[in-house]
Amino acid sequence: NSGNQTPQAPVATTTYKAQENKNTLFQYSTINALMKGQFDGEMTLGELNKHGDTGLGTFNGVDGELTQLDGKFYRYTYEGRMVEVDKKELTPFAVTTKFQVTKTARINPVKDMTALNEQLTKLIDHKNNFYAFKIHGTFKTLKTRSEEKQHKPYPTLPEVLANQSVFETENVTGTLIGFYTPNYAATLNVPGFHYHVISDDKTKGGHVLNISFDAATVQIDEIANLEVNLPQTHEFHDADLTTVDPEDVHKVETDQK
Ligand SMILES: C[C@@H](O)[C@](C)(O)C(=O)O
Ligand SMILES: [Zn+2]
Repeated sequence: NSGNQTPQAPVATTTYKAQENKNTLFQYSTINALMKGQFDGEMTLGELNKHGDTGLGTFNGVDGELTQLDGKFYRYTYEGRMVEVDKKELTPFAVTTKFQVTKTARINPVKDMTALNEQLTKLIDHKNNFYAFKIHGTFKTLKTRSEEKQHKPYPTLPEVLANQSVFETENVTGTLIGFYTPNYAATLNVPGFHYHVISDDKTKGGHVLNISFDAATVQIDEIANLEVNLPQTHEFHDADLTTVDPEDVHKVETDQK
């Protein structure tokens, strides 16, 4: 070494652990915007379908409950009918993912939604990640809701759901689709668990208020990526999305007997 060489710059040795979990939860708009009455979105179901094959949400005007299963979209109507929906329809709020099973588990008999949430919580490895769930089974009891199409000037979501229609059925074989959102993301999506359901014969479903079933197998999809597509409507641009109380979200999402 002639002694006049500049010392080698240290080579970065940190090895960044590659992001192994590529699963992404895609949502259009936010739960706070929906709560405030932002009921007209610009995203078609066809566009949404590019981001996922399994999901839930609603349609413009909050015209019934949206369930997406195997890349097809269904509306559970205010009157309690399940109809497949054309992919040209628009949504003001929807959540979807390309469902990837990261874990399956047997869960014990469930007497109500609280018990289901408790069992699924035990299966959540990382409470700050998002999760999607699929449970195919026969639901001993099933309580769901839907709501009527609204017209401008739109009310708030709680005002719409004060007149929701509620359906109670028994021995329904179908697929429960659920999402878990950490509480820190409560302004974006429904904190905790949010389930929609569709029967195999595509006649029953909707937003799940309560459920019971014997032992079942749950497919779990742990999700470490979130993509939020924000509506570019002037109503969204002008909305004040900071004044929604997560407790009010919880009230409209659960069974207020
Ligand atoms: C239409 C609503 O009931 C929705 C999006 O399903 C929900 O907030 O649960
Ligand atoms: Zn819902």
